[in-house]
Amino acid sequence: MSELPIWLIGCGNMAGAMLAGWLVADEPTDRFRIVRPSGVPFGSGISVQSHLPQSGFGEAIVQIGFKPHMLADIAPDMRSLVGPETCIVSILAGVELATLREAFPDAGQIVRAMPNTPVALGKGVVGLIAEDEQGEHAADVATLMAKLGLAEWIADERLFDVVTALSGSGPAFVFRFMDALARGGEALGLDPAQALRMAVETVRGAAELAGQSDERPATLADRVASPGGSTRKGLDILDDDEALAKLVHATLEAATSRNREMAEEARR
Ligand SMILES: NC(=O)c1ccc[n+]([C@@H]2O[C@H](COP(=O)([O-])OP(=O)(O)OC[C@H]3O[C@@H](n4cnc5c(N)ncnc54)[C@H](O)[C@@H]3O)[C@@H](O)[C@H]2O)c1
Ligand code: PRO
Repeated sequence: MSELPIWLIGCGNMAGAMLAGWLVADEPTDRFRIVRPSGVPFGSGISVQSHLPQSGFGEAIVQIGFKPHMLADIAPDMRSLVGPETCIVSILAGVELATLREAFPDAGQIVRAMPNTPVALGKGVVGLIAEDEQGEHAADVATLMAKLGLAEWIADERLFDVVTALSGSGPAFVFRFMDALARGGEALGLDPAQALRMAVETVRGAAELAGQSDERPATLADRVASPGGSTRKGLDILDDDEALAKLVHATLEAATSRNREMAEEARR
């Protein structure tokens, strides 16, 4: 395992969740150097500075984690610090490898990583695509991301916006479903706090069961629905004219299309 230093240029919600996950996985704190304008400390042993360093990054993994539209402003200040031994990792939604290469022409390797917030617990999903998957530092990045949960190489960059919608945004969609489950129970008379507790644990248990099972979720759903019983009546509502499937498809389409717009905005 390489012990390359890891710079986090921009460390808000998402990069902060990744760093929390790496610390849970016992990565040494002295590997990490945060640059964020606020200079707000992260935790014991983690170096935080409010400005970019004076000298170059050298051989390091440099992860950029600011908002996609900031790339054009921030990259010029970083450019002289990035050399052929530097690996740039971008978690910016939408922003394509070609745009990143224009922003960092001297970088050795460029990798896009698309994490989600459960990485903070080591239970996230990280989509990956590299300029050169067999090239320098790609395996180091994959090893690092695998400490955060499921890390998957994506073969075609055109699908990266779909990955961003499915697993990057996915927790938000699942949280909405949890809320809806709880509010449904509440509307039918349950105590709100109790309904929320039970909804969250139901989703947690169902996710673990689905994760450990060889069966598809559709089969597991059928096992819950006893013939002639009450679950089928509920599933009939979700399945009527594929109501839930259509809603989720439209949700992913909308998120994917915004990722494509952000890619376009970053190209300008
Ligand atoms: N939130 C998510 O679930 C999620 C998931 C996957 C990818 N992303 C991507 O992560 C990125 C950050 O999203 P977020 O939700 O963490 O946003 P955020 O606003 O919480 O974090 C942005 C960070 O950028 C920093 N920043 C601003 N100006 C900077 C500068 N000049 N130099 C260095 N750092 C600067 C901010 O201080 C902050 O730490 C986005 O590009 C987004 O597409 C987010
Ligand atoms: N959060 C980012 C956004 O909302 C991308 C995936 C999750 O833009």
